[in-house]
Amino acid sequence: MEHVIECKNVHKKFDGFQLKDVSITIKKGFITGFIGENGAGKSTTIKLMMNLLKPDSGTISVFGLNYQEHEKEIKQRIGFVYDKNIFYENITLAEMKRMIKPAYIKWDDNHFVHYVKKFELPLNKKMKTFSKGMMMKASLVIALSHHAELIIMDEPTSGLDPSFRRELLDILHDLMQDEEKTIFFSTHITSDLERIADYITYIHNGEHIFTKESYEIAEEYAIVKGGVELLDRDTAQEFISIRKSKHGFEALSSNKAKVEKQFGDMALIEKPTLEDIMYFTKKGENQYAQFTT
Ligand SMILES: Nc1ncnc2c1ncn2[C@@H]1O[C@H](COP(=O)(O)OP(=O)(O)OP(=O)(O)O)[C@@H](O)[C@H]1O
Repeated sequence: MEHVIECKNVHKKFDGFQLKDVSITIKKGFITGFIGENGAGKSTTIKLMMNLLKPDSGTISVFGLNYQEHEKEIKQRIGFVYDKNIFYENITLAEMKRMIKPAYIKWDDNHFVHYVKKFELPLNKKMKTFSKGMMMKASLVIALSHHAELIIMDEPTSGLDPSFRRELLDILHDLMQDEEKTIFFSTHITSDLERIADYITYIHNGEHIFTKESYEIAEEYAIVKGGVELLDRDTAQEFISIRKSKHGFEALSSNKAKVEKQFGDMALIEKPTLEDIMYFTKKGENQYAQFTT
C-alpha cells in the first residue's frame, strides 16, 4: 500500500518538550485521525509534515519526495486547512480566488464554483464577516480547487457547533467517495473519528503510540471491569493502567485475547472508546499498571 506521508525517526526539541523518535506512515486513499492530549505534539508534527518546522533529526517525505529538493511540487499537491484564519480578512472569497489561483498549476475554476455553491459560501462578502465554520469551508474550497491529493487539517472541527461539525464530516466522507484523496486531521473530538476515520494515529507526550486501522483497535484493546479480588500482581501486569473504586476496578488492556482468556466470565470485557484509550494511557504514563498489595 502506498504511503503519502512518511516520518522516520523524527526528533524535535523545544524548551520543555520533545518529539521523540517519531515514525509515522500515512496511507494513501484513507482518512487518518490524529489524536493526543493537549501538548502531546500534534500541531508540531503537522508543522513538520508541512515543512513549517524543520526536524532536529530524522526524515520526512511526502508523496515519496523530500522537502529539500521538491518543496514546490509537494506544496502544489497538499491542501492545508488550518484552524486559524490564514486569509486576508478584508477581501471577499472571489478576490481571494483571484489572488491564490496563479500560485497553483492545477487550479480549477469549475471546482471552485462547484464547492462554493455546495458549501453555500457567499462570494462577495468580506471574509472578516465569516464564521469559524465558514472560514473552515472556505479553506477547504481552496484546497479542493487546486486538486490537492492530500488534505491536512489541524483541528478542523474545534469550535464548531454539532450540526456544523456533522456537516463538515459528511463533506469529508463524500470527498472520499468521489475523489481519490488522503485526509489527515487532528482533533480532540474522538467521537468524530469513530464516525469517519479509517486509521487512527495516536501520540502521547511526544511519542508515537500507534497508527492502526480503526477495526484493529477494537480487536486489540479491551476495557475490563470487575471486582478488585480479581487483581493480583500477575493479572495487574496485563493492564496499561487500572482505575479502582469501591465498587471494583476498570482497566485497559492492549491484549484483548489474553484478558478474555484470563478473566473469562468473571469480568465484563468491553470495547474501549478512543477516549478510554487516551485516558488510561495517560494515567499509566508508560509504566506497568500500578498494583499495590
Ligand atoms: N515554537 C515553539 N517553541 C517552543 N515550544 C513550543 C513551540 N511550539 C510548540 N511548543 C511546545 O510543544 C508542546 C507541544 O505543542 P503542540 O502544539 O504540538 O501540541 P498539540 O498536541 O497540538 O496540543 P493542543 O491539542 O493543545 O493543540 C507544547 O508544550 C508547546 O508549548
